[in-house]
Amino acid sequence: MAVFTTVPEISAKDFISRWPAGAFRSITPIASGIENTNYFVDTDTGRWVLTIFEKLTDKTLPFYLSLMEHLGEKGCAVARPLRTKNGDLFDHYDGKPAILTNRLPGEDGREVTAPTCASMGETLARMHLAVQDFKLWQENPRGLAWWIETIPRILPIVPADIRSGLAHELQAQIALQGGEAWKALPAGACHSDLFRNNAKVSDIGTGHERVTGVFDFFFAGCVPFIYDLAVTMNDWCTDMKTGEFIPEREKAFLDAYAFVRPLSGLEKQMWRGVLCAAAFRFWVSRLSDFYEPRDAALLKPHDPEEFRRILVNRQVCDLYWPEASTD
Ligand SMILES: Nc1ncnc2c1ncn2[C@@H]1O[C@H](COP(=O)(O)OP(=O)(O)OP(=O)(O)O)[C@@H](O)[C@H]1O
Ligand SMILES: N[C@@H](CCO)C(=O)O
Repeated sequence: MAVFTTVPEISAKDFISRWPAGAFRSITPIASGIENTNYFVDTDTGRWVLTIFEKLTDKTLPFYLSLMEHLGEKGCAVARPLRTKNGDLFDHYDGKPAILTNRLPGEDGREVTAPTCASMGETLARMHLAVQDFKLWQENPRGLAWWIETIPRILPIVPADIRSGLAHELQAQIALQGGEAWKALPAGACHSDLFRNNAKVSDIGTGHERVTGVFDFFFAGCVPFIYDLAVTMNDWCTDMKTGEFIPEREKAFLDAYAFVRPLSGLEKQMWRGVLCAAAFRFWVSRLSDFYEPRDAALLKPHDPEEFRRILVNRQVCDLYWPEASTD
């Protein structure tokens, strides 16, 4: 259920006329998604996506929307907010912020192959190159500061047998992220939640699958680029039943990424710790969603165990690294 705010046809026609998107034809609810209200909007210029934000506010949106616009201007395959006729990045429906974005072609990226991973790797590297001149800054909303605040709160309510693992990895990450090497990693504004359900893929089943675009930037923040790479690969390249990387996906993803944005010796040295950080982020957020749900109506928690398994695997597994690096 993804329609929390109902937009009747009659108000849609008036509301959509605030954007230079052409003459309104119809509006259709989108059934998936759990955070925001999403509709397809058809006009005489094509199909658009209307998103009405149920939680994000006027204050928090500009970073995310400016990032999407910046990436779009640089030619990256992303959902891009259309500015209103007044030149604004968003308007309001029923008092809630709302945007209109281009509708990305393709299908859900849930079933992936090595070619899909190669395409995602290339797309991600292009996004990382494109933000090098992006001026806005925002801390990772689910980064170390959030873990330090959240873990003491959830520790007494999570199963006893995972408490020491949580506390141990938090200490390891405080040491890692407080160090000079972490701070020296190339960094910038990143999606930071680029799971398969936040991308569209075309040519499925042909062996030449291609990512047509990514969306849902609403956990974006400024992080090391290889942290974003680790978040994305931990989802796209993993066998979720075991937590292990699927070797052909891991290699395809990293080779394609490094071909566009060569990786450095420092990034290689930090890779295992960063993969653990990326796994830990979702273990902690899923535990928090599961054991201290904020709004049961809006949140269907994902399985925290998947990311505990990934973390345990990344702490010790053999890791592939592309041959050529910049130093
Ligand atoms: N720009 C877009 N182009 C095509 N489809 C889109 C676009 N934006 C959203 N969608 C579709 O709408 C669905 C819901 O969007 P999204 O995943 O952002 O929902 P949400 O509720 O905001 O977030 P969550 O991922 O937390 O559930 C997606 O699965 C996708 O199919
Ligand atoms: N992608 C996240 C949900 C949104 O941050 C997860 O699967 O836990």
